[in-house]
Amino acid sequence: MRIVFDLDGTLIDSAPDIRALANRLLADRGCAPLALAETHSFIGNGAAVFVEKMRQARALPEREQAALLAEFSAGYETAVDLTRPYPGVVAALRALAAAGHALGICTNKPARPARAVLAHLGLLDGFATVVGGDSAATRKPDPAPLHQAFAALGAGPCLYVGDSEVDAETAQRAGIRFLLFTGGYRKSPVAAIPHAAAFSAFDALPGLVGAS
Ligand SMILES: O=C(O)COP(=O)(O)O
Ligand SMILES: [Mg+2]
Repeated sequence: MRIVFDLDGTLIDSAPDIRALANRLLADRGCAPLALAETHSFIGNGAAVFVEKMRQARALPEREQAALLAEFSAGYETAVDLTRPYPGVVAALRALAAAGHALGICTNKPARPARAVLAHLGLLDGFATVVGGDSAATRKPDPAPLHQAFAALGAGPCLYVGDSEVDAETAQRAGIRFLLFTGGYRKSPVAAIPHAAAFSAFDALPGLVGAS
C-alpha cells in the first residue's frame, strides 16, 4: 500500500519550535508572545498563513507581512531542537516499512524545513517523497500536492494520515481514504472531521493499516 503522512501535528509535535521562532519575531517588535494553544491554532495552512494569523493576532500592520514572512522563512530550517515525534511514531513507521508499504509526506510546511526537521530526527530516509507547501502550484486542501505524493510512490491502494480539517478536506477532494490522528492540532471535534478511522496513539496505526 502507498501511505502518505501529514507532518506538523501528525508525525511530529513541531509547535514548540514554530512558537519559539514566531516569538523571536514578535519580541523584536515589542509584541506579546504566542501561547502554545494559539500557535497550534495557526498551523496547518502553510507558512504564509501562519505568519498572517500571528501578525493579525498582534495587530501588526499588513505592510509588515513580507518582512515577517522573510524572517520566519529564514529561521524555519534550523527551528528543529524542540520538535519531537509523537510517541510510537518511530516504531510505527518502522513496522509499516518492514511490512512493505511505500511511505511519503504531504505537508503544507515548505519542503526545505520539512526535510530539515525529518533529517534532524533521523526520519527522512524512511520517506520516498516529501511534498511541501511550496512543492506544487497549489497547497492543501487542494488535492494536487496529495496526488503528487502518491504518484511518486508508484502503484497500489492509497491511504492518507493527518491531524487536521485541512487534511480531511484534501483527502476527500482527492478521493483518498483518510485516517485521523486525534492528538495533533485539529480545531474541531473528531466527529466533525470526515475520516475512515481515527486513532489517538501511533501503536494502533499498523493494525488500522492492516485492516484497510
Ligand atoms: O501549516 C504548516 O506549515 C504545516 O502544517 P501541516 O504539516 O500540518 O500541513
Ligand atoms: Mg498537520
